Amino acid sequence: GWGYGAANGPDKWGEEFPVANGPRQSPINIVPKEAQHDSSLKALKVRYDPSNAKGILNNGHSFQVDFVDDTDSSILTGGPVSGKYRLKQFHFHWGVSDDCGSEHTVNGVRFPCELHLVHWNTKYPSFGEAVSQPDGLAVIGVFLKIGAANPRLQKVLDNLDAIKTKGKQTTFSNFDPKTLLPGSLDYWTYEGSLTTPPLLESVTWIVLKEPISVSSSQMSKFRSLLFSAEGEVPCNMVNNYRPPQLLKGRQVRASFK
Ligand SMILES: Cc1cc(C(C)C)[n+](CCc2cnc[nH]2)c(C(C)C)c1
Ligand SMILES: [Zn+2]
Repeated sequence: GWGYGAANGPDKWGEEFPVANGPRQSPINIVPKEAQHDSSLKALKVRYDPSNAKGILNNGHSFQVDFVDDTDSSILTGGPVSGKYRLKQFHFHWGVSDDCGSEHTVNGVRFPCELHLVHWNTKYPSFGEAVSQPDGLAVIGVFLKIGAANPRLQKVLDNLDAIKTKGKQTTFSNFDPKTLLPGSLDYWTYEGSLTTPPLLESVTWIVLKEPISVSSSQMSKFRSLLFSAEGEVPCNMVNNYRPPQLLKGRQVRASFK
């Protein structure tokens, strides 16, 4: 199966998933000076219910925190989207060292980590239906920048020892992902895709301009996870990011001046 190694990584994905070379692939390099301020863009509105947090899972590509999504209690509205999008999960992408790891870049600058909060459009009956629709998903991307240790992020990292290998999961309850957002919700937005196979072109990307902090030692905690399952030759979970893809004429809009 696909992965992030030399033999099965991003340069090879197009062999099995031809949409890899499609017109609206993600991530991209964001050039702030070329992003047009759109005064019709609304403020992002997120309301999350901490009791919707369900579990934390090593899925063999990243780790994700899953949410109960059978009601409208954790939703994204406003911003560039119309309607309501329900929070499904959040996960991260990171590097082997602090100089790489994010999927989106800003003026070519890579951050050590990027958080993705995945939401699906409630006009569709389920996430599974929404994931293949052009307006099916909305993903909030948040950059992590090396600085002071982040105590809110630490609440997530404290659970990684229990999910070291692929397929392991544990309960994770009473967590408000809003605590992982920066003070400003200024964003860039563009039409894109999943950044892993099946690379479906169903994502409205909402990338926040302001990063949150992470310490170097917290980054080492991410890198203690394994891509491999228990009993397999251990393979460190690092560099689980796709590099920026061609813009192909797409416009990136800014919610701020
Ligand atoms: C069906 C499916 C959906 C997603 C995301 C959009 C949650 N993902 C994550 C893809 C993704 C990660 N970051 C942006 N897109 C996968 C991966 C785990 C195979 C499968
Ligand atoms: Zn992601």
